[in-house]
Amino acid sequence: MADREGEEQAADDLVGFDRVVSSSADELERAAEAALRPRRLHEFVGQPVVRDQLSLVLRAAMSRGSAPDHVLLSGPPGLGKTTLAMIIAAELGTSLRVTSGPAIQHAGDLAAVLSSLTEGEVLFIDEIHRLARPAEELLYVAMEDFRVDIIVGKGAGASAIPLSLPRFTAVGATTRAGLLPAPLRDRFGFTGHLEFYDDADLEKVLVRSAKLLGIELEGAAAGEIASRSRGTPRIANRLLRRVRDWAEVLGTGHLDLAAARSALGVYEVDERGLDRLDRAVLTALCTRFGGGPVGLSTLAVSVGEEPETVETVAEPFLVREGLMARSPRGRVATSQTWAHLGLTPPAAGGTLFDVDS
Ligand SMILES: Nc1ncnc2c1ncn2[C@@H]1O[C@H](COP(=O)(O)OP(=O)(O)OP(=O)(O)O)[C@@H](O)[C@H]1O
Repeated sequence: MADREGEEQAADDLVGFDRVVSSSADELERAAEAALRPRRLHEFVGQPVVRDQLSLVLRAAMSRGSAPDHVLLSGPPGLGKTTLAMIIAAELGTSLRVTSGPAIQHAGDLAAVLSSLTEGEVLFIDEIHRLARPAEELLYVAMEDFRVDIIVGKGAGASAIPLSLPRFTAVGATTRAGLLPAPLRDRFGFTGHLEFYDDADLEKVLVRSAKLLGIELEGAAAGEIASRSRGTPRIANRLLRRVRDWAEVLGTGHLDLAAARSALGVYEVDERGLDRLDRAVLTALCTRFGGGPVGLSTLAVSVGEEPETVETVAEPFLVREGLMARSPRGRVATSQTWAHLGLTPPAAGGTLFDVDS
């Protein structure tokens, strides 16, 4: 648990690092995002499997006139979990109550939220994997029996007064479904896993966002932005806003391919969506360590970053893209790494470097 929180804290701290390709968002950015969120399921781009399954769950519940099963949404940040939770409430014609694992410090906080729900409401619990254990246990009972036990008194004289709850639908969101305890996972009748988006779907996200923002976006520019967005609508929308800034300040105001390329060049986002940190890590791996294997700490020091930063911010995307591999002896470059950097790999042979992790 401590490690898990440490990692997330490290990732949260990095919001201040101001990466235009970060998949997380701060409060200011979330406000900008609100205007771009699809409101109904038919507006939600991509994720056909989750969308179709969810549509079925909702339609069946509506035709029965009852609240649907609880829904768990998992997947990396920025892929649309919060958006889907809002859509679920909108499709059901009910209101959405929002909380999050870290916001609930004590079981009593959750009891207060639960006991104020009204019939049929949707309760969205973001980062549900970060709920404290007592709150988690309270949630099991609430989800299964629609009841909370209010503890009155302390010690031996304490007693539990059961309080029945209206039928509600819990929607949990997590970036780490694997860390959710099985008893909690099992209480969700439907689990949807969101995948990274392909470029064609990201283009659709961009075209939709441009329309909402009143931007004229050329098809080729949409394609260019999509291909640099790391499979993530949040990043696509952010890059669109940055390209618009560039076009308004330095360009003609028109968002064409040249404007997209120039703007993304200014923000140092390359054609595969790598930014300065990603490239610094890969360049160090190849030029200083002959392509590895090299330990995470050594690699991080060589680019002047904390190991957590490299591990949680740069590495997941680089590994997913096949631009870096993890081996028991450390991080290694792949043939794609050398090609992407335009470097020639050394002739086959051993490595000169020690590995520290
Ligand atoms: N399928 C989609 N179609 C259109 N826009 C989308 C889609 N998915 C996400 N977006 C846009 O991306 C932004 C981020 O989405 P959202 O906040 O739902 O992600 P999330 O998975 O909840 O992220 P986090 O885990 O960081 O909370 C939203 O502003 C939304 O407009």
